Amino acid sequence: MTGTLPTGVERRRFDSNERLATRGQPVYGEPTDGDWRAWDIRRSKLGAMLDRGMETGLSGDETVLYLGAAAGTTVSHVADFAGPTYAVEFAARPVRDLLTVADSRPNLFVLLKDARKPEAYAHVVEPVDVIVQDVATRGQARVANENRRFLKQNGRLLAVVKARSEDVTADPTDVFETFRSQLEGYEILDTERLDPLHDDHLAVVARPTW
Ligand SMILES: C[S@@+](CC[C@H](N)C(=O)[O-])C[C@H]1O[C@@H](n2cnc3c(N)ncnc32)[C@H](O)[C@@H]1O
Repeated sequence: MTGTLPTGVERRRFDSNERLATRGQPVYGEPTDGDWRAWDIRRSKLGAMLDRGMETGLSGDETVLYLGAAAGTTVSHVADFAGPTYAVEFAARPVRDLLTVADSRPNLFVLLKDARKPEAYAHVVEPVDVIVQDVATRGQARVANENRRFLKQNGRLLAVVKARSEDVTADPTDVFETFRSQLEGYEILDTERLDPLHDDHLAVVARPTW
């Protein structure tokens, strides 16, 4: 399947290599060319999904709820092409860097919150077109289920499931099957393993069923 890149994401040449890129202030030492900054798909699972041509449903300008923003490697690129972008991260240390990333991105709103407790940010987050989830923690299906409330009817969940975060000893295939069975109120549209760029990670595209 060949997915379309959202407006604001392009394949461009950096040092004679073609790479995904967005326009914005550099964040993690990535190569730049004028306003454009390379999107390192080895450091970004959403980048890997787009690079592989997964049909994410992203077209650009969407309102996004990003769960597990860390220091902003991926969410910085999302905020470069999307509309209002709410970045949820519960660890205080990366949030300090994330706030710096948001300085040059007025559409990026940083929330130092626990994605398992969406009621703590429900008063701030408006209905969104897309949830991007990369929490790498136990209970990844529960996080997706709890945050479904924010998705518009035609919205998309773009989740990356890290097998080892659920159970280091289990076969990743079993962990992914359990994730699918625990997902509630979603129809899964596509899944793809992200190996070898991201070992034992499953990318999931789903839409809410109401
Ligand atoms: C794999 S890292 C995310 C990397 C990031 N998505 C990127 O590509 O730039 C997972 C992050 O999720 C955060 N996290 C884990 N559980 C969380 C929770 N319940 N609420 C909010 N953040 C959480 C971790 O602190 C960590 O920063």
